Amino acid sequence: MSRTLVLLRHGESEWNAKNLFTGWVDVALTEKGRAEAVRGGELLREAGLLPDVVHTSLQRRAINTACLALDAADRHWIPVKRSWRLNERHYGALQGKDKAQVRDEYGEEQFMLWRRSFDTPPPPLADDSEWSQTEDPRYADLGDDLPRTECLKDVIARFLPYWDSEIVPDLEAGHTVLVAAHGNSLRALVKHLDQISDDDIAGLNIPTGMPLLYELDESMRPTVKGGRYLDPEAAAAAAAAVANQGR
Ligand SMILES: O=C(O)[C@@H](CO)OP(=O)(O)O
Repeated sequence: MSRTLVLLRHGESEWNAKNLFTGWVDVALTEKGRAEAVRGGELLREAGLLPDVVHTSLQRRAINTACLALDAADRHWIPVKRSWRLNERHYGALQGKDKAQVRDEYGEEQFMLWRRSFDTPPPPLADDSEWSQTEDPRYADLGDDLPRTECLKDVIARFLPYWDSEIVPDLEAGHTVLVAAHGNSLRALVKHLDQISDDDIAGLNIPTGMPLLYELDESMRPTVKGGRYLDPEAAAAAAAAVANQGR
């Protein structure tokens, strides 16, 4: 039985375009991002990869990317499941800040620690910040689970329970599963799937709007390490652009 998983980072968001740390701030897709999402869906259709179920975060850039991609693949009608556990990494007090300015102010080493280290979270976001989610009704039930900052290790800790309880059962049922999420929540999942070390994960960047295909064995391990981008050349160029943000 095939266990087919497709990962899709949302298309370019308004804050990707402005080079701002985004995290849990619920920004919209740009026109380019919407086009990327449609192209992602066309790639799925051309590859004959037709999702049976989609999992998304609670953030509009992922939700709308999934809608646009599935519409382009003529799969707009499939069941959808959403969870905060697929949200982008909470970027703490960096949310809303310009990446290049943060790098200039704190230096390359601290910038990269906050941005890509495994276990160094940025300083927490104050609850009275305009970029706080404490009053956001979609997170009203989270209580103490509502993050004020996260490192990648924290994202893995909140993502994996959802992977085990919601996504793995869909894969075991033989469904082709689409996960529409975010740069760092997908880095968390890829680290788990490919068993990437805490150090090496710093070098992994996931491009916007590029479907990444994994076929999984009965132990939910990839049959091909790293999976396969449906458009590998475009994905490599776009991942390099993500790596260079802030420069
Ligand atoms: O700002 C963010 O939330 C993320 C994704 O856009 O940025 P980065 O790639 O720097 O982790």
